Amino acid sequence: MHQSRLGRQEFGQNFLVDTRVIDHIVGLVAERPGPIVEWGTGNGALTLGLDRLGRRLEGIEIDPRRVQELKRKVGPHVCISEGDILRHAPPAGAVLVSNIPFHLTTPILRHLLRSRRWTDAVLVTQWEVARKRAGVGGATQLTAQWWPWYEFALDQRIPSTAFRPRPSIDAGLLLIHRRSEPLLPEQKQRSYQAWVARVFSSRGRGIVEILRRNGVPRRIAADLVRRERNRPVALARDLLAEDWATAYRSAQGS
Ligand SMILES: C[S@@+](CC[C@H](N)C(=O)[O-])C[C@H]1O[C@@H](n2cnc3c(N)ncnc32)[C@H](O)[C@@H]1O
Repeated sequence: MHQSRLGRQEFGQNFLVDTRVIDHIVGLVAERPGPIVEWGTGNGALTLGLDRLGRRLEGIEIDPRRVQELKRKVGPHVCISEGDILRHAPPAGAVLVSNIPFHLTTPILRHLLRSRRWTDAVLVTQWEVARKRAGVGGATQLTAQWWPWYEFALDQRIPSTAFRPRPSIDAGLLLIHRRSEPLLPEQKQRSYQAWVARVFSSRGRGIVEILRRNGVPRRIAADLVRRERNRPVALARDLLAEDWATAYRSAQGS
């Protein structure tokens, strides 16, 4: 008992118990083709639902006791392995599913975005993380840095009552899709991401001045702001994916 409590905290084990939420997540995965990968299978709350889809499924879990228990419950097309999410590379075209251990949210998201082969991700994160990553109420630097290659969307809020033990805050469902036609070429990724970081840390009176200071011609910066008539664009966080790509290209002189 004492051991399992320790494991629960240490590994961020807040298991999903709300069957409506589980069915909804399974439904989202069913709509997305490709082999399924689940990071952090735990006691199988999601895995057993996903198993019913009859598709190839690879699960990764760090807690050896949970791995052994779950292996006995799943079908032949499901492979559960003991391992670390942060060392796992999802296969080509995969749909990645995870109720992310909250204490590893940022390293897991970074690892996921840097992995190059999967296509879709269906993720349970803290509510604020899901909102911010999806760019609701303004994009963060991390979202802007990956937007040319991924689309982010907020699906829904998940109340804390859907988990055991119950966390102190609600969660959210974050959907990520790798763009089949990226807005910028892969070779530009490092240069673009460094440039976005500079824009976010620049001072200036409004976004036009900030973009100008980072190499964007005034005419193009003003044009980006004017284009969004229905949506005030005052700060870096107000720019959308296409705006970022256009601004970067113009700052590079292309
Ligand atoms: C929030 S629970 C989700 C469990 C289950 N999928 C569910 O939805 O009920 C996160 C799971 O990730 C596992 N975990 C934590 N850190 C991990 C890591 N670095 N690598 C693999 N699994 C990890 C935990 O042991 C736990 O089972």
